[in-house]
Amino acid sequence: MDMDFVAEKGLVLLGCGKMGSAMLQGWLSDGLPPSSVWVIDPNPSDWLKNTGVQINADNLPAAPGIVLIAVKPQMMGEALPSLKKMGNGVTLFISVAAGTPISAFEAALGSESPIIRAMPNTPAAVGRGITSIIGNVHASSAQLDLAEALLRAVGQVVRLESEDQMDAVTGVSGSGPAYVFHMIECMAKAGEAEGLSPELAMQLAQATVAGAGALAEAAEETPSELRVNVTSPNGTTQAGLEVLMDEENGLPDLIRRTVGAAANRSRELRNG
Ligand SMILES: NC(=O)C1=CN([C@@H]2O[C@H](COP(=O)(O)OP(=O)(O)OC[C@H]3O[C@@H](n4cnc5c(N)ncnc54)[C@H](OP(=O)(O)O)[C@@H]3O)[C@@H](O)[C@H]2O)C=CC1
Ligand SMILES: O=C(O)[C@@H]1CCC=N1
Repeated sequence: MDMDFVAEKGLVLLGCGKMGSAMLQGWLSDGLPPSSVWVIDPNPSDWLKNTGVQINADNLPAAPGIVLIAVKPQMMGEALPSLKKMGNGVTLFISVAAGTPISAFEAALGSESPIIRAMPNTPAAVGRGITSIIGNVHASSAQLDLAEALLRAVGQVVRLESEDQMDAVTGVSGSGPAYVFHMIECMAKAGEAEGLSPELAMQLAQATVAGAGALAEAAEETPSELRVNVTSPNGTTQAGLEVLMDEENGLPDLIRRTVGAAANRSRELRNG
């Protein structure tokens, strides 16, 4: 089973906001035909309307290959009943919702339904996402392979050992792009404060984060070694890192609390 299966059997996307659009953008760029995609969303964006996919159409396939659920966890109770008629044991359901456990989908879609819980991130829009997945007992290894093939089209895929890992995963990679975007904003603002124009400061900050990320992935050295390579003894980087790496007020504690707060919110969302 692979992307051809998805193109042949059809993909239904329930909710096409920021995350659904990011993934759909990646799949369409990867060659998934728009005619194979049905989107259910009350307020389709202009971008979506121009993709050629079928939006809020009456001719939904009775047994699509995949239904991807990308509505907010708070909308789940209202949105899931529209999918119940597809809970036929054949269609594979993939949810990207933070917090909502597999058991909630089993309750709404039928306890025999194959369900995969996934946590992607928005760099999927440019094929650079990372998605962690775990299936329920009815998701066969072929269906996990199918989900992995679909999600690999928009970045890396990791298989989890336990659904419990999903809260921490959400805190690190699901929400993580927002932390990095904020880092870019902060670096650009700091550059402005040091006298650069807003445009130049933003260009420097964006390229530095993108370049450092690419190097961290491509290099044989660990991120710690790469950091040391930038840091000349008693030079400029050392002066900066003494502030950033401060044990009490520096980034390590701040990031620990940031990821912890996101993971805790994911745990709270589990209870509705
Ligand atoms: N954004 C991200 O980076 C990530 C998000 N996620 C998960 O993805 C899911 C979607 O998040 P995100 O894309 O950010 O949220 P958005 O609000 O951008 O998207 C949700 C979409 O679902 C639509 N919608 C609301 N009710 C229904 C319904 N009954 N049937 C069909 N569609 C409906 C919304 O329409 P309207 O706006 O009109 O209400 C909206 O377009 C969440 O569960 C989130 O946890 C996971 C990983 C990363
Ligand atoms: O903020 C959220 O709840 C979602 C889940 C991960 C990223 N965005």
